[in-house]
Amino acid sequence: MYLHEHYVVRGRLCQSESQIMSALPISEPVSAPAGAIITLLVSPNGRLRRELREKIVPPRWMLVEAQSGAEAFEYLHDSRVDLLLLDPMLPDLESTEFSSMVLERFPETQVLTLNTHTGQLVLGSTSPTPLATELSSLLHPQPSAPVPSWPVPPPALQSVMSARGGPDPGLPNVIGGSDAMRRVSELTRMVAQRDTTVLVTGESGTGKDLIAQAVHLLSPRHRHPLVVINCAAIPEALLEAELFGYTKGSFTGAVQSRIGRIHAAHGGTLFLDEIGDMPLSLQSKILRFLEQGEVQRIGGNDNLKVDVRVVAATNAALPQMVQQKLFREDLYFRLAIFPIRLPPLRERFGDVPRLAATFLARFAPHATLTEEALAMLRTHPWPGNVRELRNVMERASILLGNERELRGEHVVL
Ligand SMILES: Nc1ncnc2c1ncn2[C@@H]1O[C@H](COP(=O)(O)OP(=O)(O)OP(=O)(O)O)[C@@H](O)[C@H]1O
Repeated sequence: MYLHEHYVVRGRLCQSESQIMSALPISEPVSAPAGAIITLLVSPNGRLRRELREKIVPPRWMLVEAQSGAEAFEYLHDSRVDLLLLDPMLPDLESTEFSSMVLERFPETQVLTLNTHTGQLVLGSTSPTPLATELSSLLHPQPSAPVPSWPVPPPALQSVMSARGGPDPGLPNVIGGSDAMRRVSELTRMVAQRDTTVLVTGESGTGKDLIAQAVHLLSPRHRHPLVVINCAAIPEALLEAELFGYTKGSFTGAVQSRIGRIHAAHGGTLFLDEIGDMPLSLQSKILRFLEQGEVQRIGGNDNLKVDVRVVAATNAALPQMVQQKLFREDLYFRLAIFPIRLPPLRERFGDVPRLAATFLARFAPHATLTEEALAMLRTHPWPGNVRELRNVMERASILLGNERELRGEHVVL
């Protein structure tokens, strides 16, 4: 098909679509005739891109393509985009995270998700805009009513509790009616509404992850991403790139640009688990991000503004680490604006029966706990805390087989 007007792509005059497509590497800014709707298609799926390329044609439409969220993000930074068509299966980012990030940062860009599951292209939007409707009828010549479904993030946590041991009304998925846990629940609820940084402390297995998730779920940010990064699990050399992202070519192996996890949490919450393992060399960069709300990608010069709430957790004694100069004092004070300490299970034995019943209901729904087994569970010191109790109940459910009563002999401590 030949175009009525010409287009300049990377300094080349193009008069046909094929010329444009060959001149246009993915993510290259394009100059379009006045009035053209610049549509950025983000999909790793070559077949889908080809299919749409045949339908979304000039002069009304100007299609540019990206294969990943990071490429699309770069393009958006450099050029105007009127419409972003999103494949939910991105290779590098959760599409829901990506779409909320785009909506926040580029409010002038409309985002539409392509439903590719059925092989059909279905546009979804709760309130179809004129552009969405126009594109929908272009893609589906017999116009059908647009399917009302924005990519709403799935509930971050599904309740795993059975009728025998439902979650405590205090916090989602957190069992604990003891005074100590009620206090934790109160503090969590209080702080969740704010953007305050939270530091969750406690021994391993006490439920710090669950509290961090509850802070996010109960906050006004709950529809945005909760991005988790375990600082102990990622080698020091990779952690900076993972957190802050990098630009193409900034180091060997950086074959394409990537945004970091901090950026991916835009609008939502970043959970820095095992913060005590954050290398000293990175701590000042984290502090700068917390103080200024900005990140700089490795190899990049721009400071990118991000709106991210931080929850950190640790089982390390950070004040001692500060004294030993293993953790920056200024970062410690910045993180510990609102500390929540999770008591070890031995300080809340009252929670043991309900926790045990909940885990039993999960692993052996047909069985009940005998007094004998419960007495054993009540008196154990639980050095591994709730995680240990969970594991004991899982093991017991295997030893139990088809029996209906969980007795002392099934409890291996
Ligand atoms: N109050 C609770 N109610 C229900 N389940 C719990 C509770 N506390 C902990 N758990 C369960 O115990 C296990 C360990 O919890 P979690 O991972 O949150 O602990 P943690 O303190 O973050 O441990 P670590 O420091 O090792 O990361 C998980 O399976 C979690 O679901």
